[in-house]
Amino acid sequence: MHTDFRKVDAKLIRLLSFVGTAILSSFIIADLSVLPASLEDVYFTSRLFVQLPVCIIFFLLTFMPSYPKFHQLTVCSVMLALIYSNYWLIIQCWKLDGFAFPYEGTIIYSLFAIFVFRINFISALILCGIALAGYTFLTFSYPVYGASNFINLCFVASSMVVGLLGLYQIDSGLKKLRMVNFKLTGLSQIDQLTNIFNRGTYEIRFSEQLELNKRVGNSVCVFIIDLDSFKKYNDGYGHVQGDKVIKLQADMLSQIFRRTTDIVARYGGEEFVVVTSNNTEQECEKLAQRIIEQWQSQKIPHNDSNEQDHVTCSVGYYFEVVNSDSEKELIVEKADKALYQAKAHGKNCFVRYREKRT
Ligand SMILES: Nc1nc2c(ncn2[C@@H]2O[C@H](COP(=O)(O)OP(=O)(O)OP(=O)(O)O)[C@@H](O)[C@H]2O)c(=O)[nH]1
Repeated sequence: MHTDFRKVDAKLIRLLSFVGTAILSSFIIADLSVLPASLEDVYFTSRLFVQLPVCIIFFLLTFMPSYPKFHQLTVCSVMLALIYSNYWLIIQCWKLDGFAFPYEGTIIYSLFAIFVFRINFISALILCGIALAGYTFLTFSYPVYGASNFINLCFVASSMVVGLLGLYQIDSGLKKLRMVNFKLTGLSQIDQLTNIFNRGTYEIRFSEQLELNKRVGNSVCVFIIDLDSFKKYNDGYGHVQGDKVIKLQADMLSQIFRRTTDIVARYGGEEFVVVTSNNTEQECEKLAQRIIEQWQSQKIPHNDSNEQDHVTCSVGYYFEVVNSDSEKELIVEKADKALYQAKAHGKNCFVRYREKRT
């Protein structure tokens, strides 16, 4: 149910790192059209001997099975290597030829890390902090952009703040969405009165369980439980009290059937269904017996009942060693027939469906 919205998909990261490298490479053409020939050496040193190998290493790292664990650290390190090699290039261009090499790469690398590689807020904060520290050093040590030096620093800093605020907004929005999604999933699977599975969830889980049992040849047992003379109970004690009895039945079933593979669900109204796997026939009989006994020990008054002076239930169940021909609908139909027989035999009892001998 918990899906991490920042789950690292190494394949996607690989593709994005490829796209990033392609964008970076395309800049080479644009850069060379404005760069004086005297600076081509330092330019190629920065691009071909630092940035390109860093991108290739990044691309290769994404093939490592443990890559997702180190995604944050890798992206931050790669981006800082790209950003600082750019700073080095800016300084060299200015020192060698007084050429003001564009500073905007710092912003693009940082925003790429934040919004494309989806690093988390703390990593983004550290990345932006270290990148900005370098740029501040550059600004105050080398007057590369003359009068625009300080404005450029402000521009870099504010772009990073915008990136961080954007990331924060997206993350908190996604967190809220995830929580709502989690609640909605719960609401759609759980019966609101009894807090056990609803019919829809039972249908899905039973189908899955049956398929699993088919593979291993386990047994399956379906119990259908129905409160006796419940219409009269509601009429006599009121619906609110009736709801409490329904809740109690759900709680009692959850106490009896505790295995993680057990499916306890409200089938509808005052009817419940339980699916258990891998029990013996004897165990199933004992379980049915316990369902009946629990009401006998509760002794909740029901003076309008024709059977007992307290609330009771009837149980129909069907046990089958699952094989490839087993069908969910047939299994339930048989358990339902057994319930019908239990009602016909005077209620407050359990009946197992048995195949008629031919
Ligand atoms: N309080 C309450 N009553 C419910 C709920 N769902 C169904 N019921 C009532 O359960 C009663 C079921 O009545 P019937 O199906 O006639 O069955 P019964 O009176 O239990 O008779 P037998 O099953 O033959 O013992 C109806 O009166 C429904 O209104 C619920 O969520 N809360």
